[in-house]
Amino acid sequence: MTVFSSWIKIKVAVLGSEGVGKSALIVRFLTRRFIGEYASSSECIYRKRMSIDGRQHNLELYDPCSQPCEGKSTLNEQIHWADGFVVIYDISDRSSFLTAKAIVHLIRELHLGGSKRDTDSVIFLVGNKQDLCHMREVDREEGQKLASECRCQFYELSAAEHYQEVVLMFSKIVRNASLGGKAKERRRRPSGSKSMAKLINNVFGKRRKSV
Ligand SMILES: Nc1nc2c(ncn2[C@@H]2O[C@H](COP(=O)(O)OP(=O)(O)OP(=O)(O)O)[C@@H](O)[C@H]2O)c(=O)[nH]1
Repeated sequence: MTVFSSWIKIKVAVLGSEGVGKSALIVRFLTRRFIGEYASSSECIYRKRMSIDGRQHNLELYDPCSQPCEGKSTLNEQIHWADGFVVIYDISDRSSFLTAKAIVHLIRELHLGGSKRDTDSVIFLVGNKQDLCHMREVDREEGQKLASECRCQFYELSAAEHYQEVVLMFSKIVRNASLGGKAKERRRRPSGSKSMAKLINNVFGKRRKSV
């Protein structure tokens, strides 16, 4: 967390395996819309100003790119950069849950071993695509168990069907990161920054796919 005059800067990395809905959740949060297919060939950081509990926050949301791309940051770099983490899996894809589990363990490990204190790391574990519960491969209880073992907050959501819940989840992680974050030094951050204009280009620049 970095404080610039009255603005508090919060950096949140949205992590998870390919196709779990990272971009869909971010786009839902930023634009209210669910976009079936999102064109993105590079990692990027979205910025949003938010007022929470009367305090102004400059949120930076990092959306990684699953494809190989130029200047791609490593997972370790992403973890060192962020104040908070939204780790996503797809409830209809067990392998994505195993990846999320590995990511959560890595965050805990790196934050324990590094300069950040363990209490600084704010992790939200999110089972996305709740609308696909007829194809469910990961029980809600499994997600809850992993979250409580690793001291994460747990959510099951659907980027396709939920808006308020998605906004609440992102608002809560900003609030928690702002209360719990202690690291004030500038850390190396993943390359790539994206404006709302670029986001809109991506949103409208690709054919939609029905879900
Ligand atoms: N049914 C359903 N489909 C979803 C949901 N969220 C995302 N999807 C679909 O899942 C696919 C992948 O979504 P993305 O947002 O591109 O996933 P991602 O994690 O950003 O993917 P990468 O950038 O490739 O890592 C797309 O076809 C989305 O339409 C959801 O809540 N429900």
